[in-house]
Formats: sequence, structure tokens, C-alpha cells
Amino acid sequence: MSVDDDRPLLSTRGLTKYYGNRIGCADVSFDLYEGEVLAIVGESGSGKSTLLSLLANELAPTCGTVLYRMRDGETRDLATLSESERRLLLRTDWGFVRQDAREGLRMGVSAGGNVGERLMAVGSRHYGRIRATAGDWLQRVEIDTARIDDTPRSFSGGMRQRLQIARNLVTGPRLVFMDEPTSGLDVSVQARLLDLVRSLVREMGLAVIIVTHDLAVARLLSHRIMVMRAGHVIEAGLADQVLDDPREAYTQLLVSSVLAA
Ligand SMILES: Nc1ncnc2c1ncn2[C@@H]1O[C@H](COP(=O)(O)OP(=O)(O)OP(=O)(O)O)[C@@H](O)[C@H]1O
Repeated sequence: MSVDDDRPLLSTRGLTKYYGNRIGCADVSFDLYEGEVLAIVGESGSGKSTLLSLLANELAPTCGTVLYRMRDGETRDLATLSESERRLLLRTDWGFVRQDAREGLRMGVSAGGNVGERLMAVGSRHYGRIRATAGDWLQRVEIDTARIDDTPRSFSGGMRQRLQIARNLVTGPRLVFMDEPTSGLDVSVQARLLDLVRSLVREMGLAVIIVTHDLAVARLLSHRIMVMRAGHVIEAGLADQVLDDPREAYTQLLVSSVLAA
């Protein structure tokens, strides 16, 4: 883990997004440090995806700032990045694992190509080495390397998510955004994927911001939890604290509905 800098990796203040008159999310502020896993939880429509898009610089805020400490140590306001700087960040120092693997993968490109493409984006040119690294990563995410030339169209839902993870992690990012990465999968497939994510996150010392409506996922993966309701953060704290001793009635309701499930 490269936690050699005690400044936050990402820092946001007063982050707000309105869609016309409707609140997407309002006045969100927090700091995220290297190696830290933050779960954003809340029911459908509470603003989780909006917040994630703002943090990942995919959506422009109505007001507020997101600061990010770049690899060179300089902290930048994401709103001031040029389009090419933004794209470079997304391809190298960040990962984004989408709920729908079809949005995070190139479905017509082989599994090896999906992983290799990110390596080429950071300057790798040697075909043999790219293929070998892609093969290593397929193994790490438990995909049979015999499938390296197959496209993800022929993969199961769980395999597609694992390939997305390999594609995102191959460049050694410091921060990975995850949007409901396990929803829509069978329970046993989910459990295996979560185990994999948890061990890779620990091994690589990744900072993760994960959006989930599933508190069991938040409990398993995260150090800290932020609870959103109607666009606002209504409760935030250490994961165990929020889940075992929720302060807000709404969080208690969320927790008890999981316990009842
Ligand atoms: N493109 C958009 N245009 C208008 N309103 C939007 C848009 N995207 C989201 N919203 C609204 O912003 C609010 C927050 O939505 P958001 O999708 O961020 O919530 P969420 O917690 O991620 O929900 P889900 O889990 O269903 O994706 C909702 O009221 C939603 O209707």
C-alpha cells in the first residue's frame, strides 16, 4: 500500500446537482484517503448515482467542488481539468466498474483485448507482454485463460463483472468507482465476486467509492458508510457504527429491512 501522503486523495465540498428544480444531490462534503473504501447507500432515487457521476467528473455540478490529488502530488480541482487530462485520469489512475457490464466493457472485443486496451492506453506497445499481462489478470479474476480470445458476449454475468474488474485494475489505479457491481447476479455469484473484490482492494490498497442499495455489500467491503435520502447525506460514519448503531430512524429502517430479508 502506498499510503505515503496524509493528504486526502479526494475531497469534496458542497457538492450539489439540480436537474431543473429537482434535487439530484445536495451539499455533499467528505474526504477520502488512500486505501479507504466508502460505501454510499440509500434507496432508489436517493441520489447515489448522481453523486458518483459528479465525483467521477462525468457530470458537472450545479455548485461545489471536487479536489483530487494527482499522481504527481498536485491537488487539482476536477472542474479545471482539460478533456485530455480527464480522459487520462479515467484510463490510468481511476477505474469505474459499472452495474451493467455492457457499459464498462467492449462487448465486440476479446477478453484479452478488453484488458490489453487499458494497457495500451498507458503506453504499452509490446504485443506479447500485453497478452501475457492480460492472461495474468484473467487468472487473478478467476477466468479460464483458455477464454482469452472469446468476447464477453459469450460470458456469464459474473464473468463479465470479473472481466470489468480486470480491465479496470490492470493499470494499477488508486481510486475505483463502483456502481452496484453485484446487483442482478445470483446470490452465490455475488458472494464470490464480493470476495474477489475485497481481496483485490486490500492487496492493491485501493481507495473505492461504491454505490449500493445492499447494506450487506457495504458491510463486507467498506470502512465508512454514507447514507443518502432525497439527495442529502443524512448519516455518515464508520461502517460498523452506522450499521450496528444507526442514529437516524431512516437508517434503522434500512438496516432492519436487510435483517428481515
Ligand atoms: N438525468 C436526469 N434528469 C432528471 N432527473 C434526474 C436525472 N437523473 C436522476 N434524476 C433525479 O435525481 C434524483 C436522484 O437520482 P439518482 O439516479 O442519482 O438516485 P439513485 O439513488 O442512484 O437511484 P437508483 O438506485 O434508482 O439508480 C431522483 O429524483 C431522480 O429522478
